[in-house]
Amino acid sequence: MKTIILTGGGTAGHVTPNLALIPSLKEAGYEIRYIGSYNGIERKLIENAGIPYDGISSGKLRRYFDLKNFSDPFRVLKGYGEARKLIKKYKPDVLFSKGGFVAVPVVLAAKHYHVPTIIHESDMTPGLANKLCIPSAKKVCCNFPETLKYLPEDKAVLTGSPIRAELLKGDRLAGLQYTHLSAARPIILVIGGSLGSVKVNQAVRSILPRLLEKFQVIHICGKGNLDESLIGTAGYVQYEYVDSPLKHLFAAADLIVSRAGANSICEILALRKPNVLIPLSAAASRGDQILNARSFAGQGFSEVLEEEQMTDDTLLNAITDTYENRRKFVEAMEKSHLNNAVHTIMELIQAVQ
Ligand SMILES: CC(=O)N[C@H]1[C@@H](OP(=O)(O)OP(=O)(O)OC[C@H]2O[C@@H](n3ccc(=O)[nH]c3=O)[C@H](O)[C@@H]2O)O[C@H](CO)[C@@H](O)[C@@H]1O
Repeated sequence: MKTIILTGGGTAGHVTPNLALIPSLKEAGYEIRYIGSYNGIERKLIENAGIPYDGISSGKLRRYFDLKNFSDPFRVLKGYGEARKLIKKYKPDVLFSKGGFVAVPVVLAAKHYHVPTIIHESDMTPGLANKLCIPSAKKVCCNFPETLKYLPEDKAVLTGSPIRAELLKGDRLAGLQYTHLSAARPIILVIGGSLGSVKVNQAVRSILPRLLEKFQVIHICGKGNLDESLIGTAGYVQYEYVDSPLKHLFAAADLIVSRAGANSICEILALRKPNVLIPLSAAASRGDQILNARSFAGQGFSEVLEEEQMTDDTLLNAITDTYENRRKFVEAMEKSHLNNAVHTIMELIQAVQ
């Protein structure tokens, strides 16, 4: 039996594409293991999926000053030692890395033992962690055609993003039952990325009374971001994070308001849901969500509201306009060509060994 180790973590965007590959890997007869950090979000998501999990020590590589910059190199070194032991013990035939900082020592350890590695970059430009991994990888998958020019020609493969097949099997009625919302009014699903977004949360809550005049709202607000004063508000429900029932919430949604994380927007496109994207600002990131969002707006899939332009009125207008013009957005999305990323990546995994 062949063994594959999956790695990636830090935010769910570095885990859900791995989850998307699991059913096909099982079908192809792989023994699957996962290496992530001791306590990152990946641990719970992977254990929930019933996959054996090993944690390693992990530190973040920051581009800005933080006292942790002095302790984290030691954590990363410790993680590298642990990753080497695990690779030696399990002797995988192949490693697939979805990136995030925890993945760097795992990819380097795999290289040490000559284990072929495939990495995947979801964003337009490679992140720091993936940049460090590219020299050790056999193949580098990407999600956007624009990314190819940043990658070594002999390694780059445009695959798209693996999307969990079950997300397309949601049921509107099950979503209404889960949220206790009614079929009488349209539903807006708000997702501030996998960690939630304080900015998006505040903006949505600030216009909530006006939104609720016409819509109902499902709000995924991120860990620690529930607003207790709003519990029991008619037509409004909030969750920190939703794992498997997410498919039903997607099915129940008439419109989605979301950050522009690469996986989230690919899922929204696959589901053909009218959407308003509020990309994470360039001040708070390397600006990839802005590029993601502009690419989607350019193709007619999304309405984009940049954070700097976001006020109560611009947000409310963006939501109501998009809802009124929803058919136009759905038609544009229906014309888009969807890659079957799971299939392409499975072929690479099998070819690289
Ligand atoms: C703040 C930050 O660093 N954001 C980055 C992070 O975002 P983030 O981790 O938010 O990533 P994405 O939006 O790409 O993916 C989030 C994933 O979590 C899932 N999900 C989310 C909420 C929930 O309740 N349940 C659930 O299952 C979504 O369905 C999706 O599969 O990684 C993305 C992919 O590299 C980048 O584009 C983002 O810029």
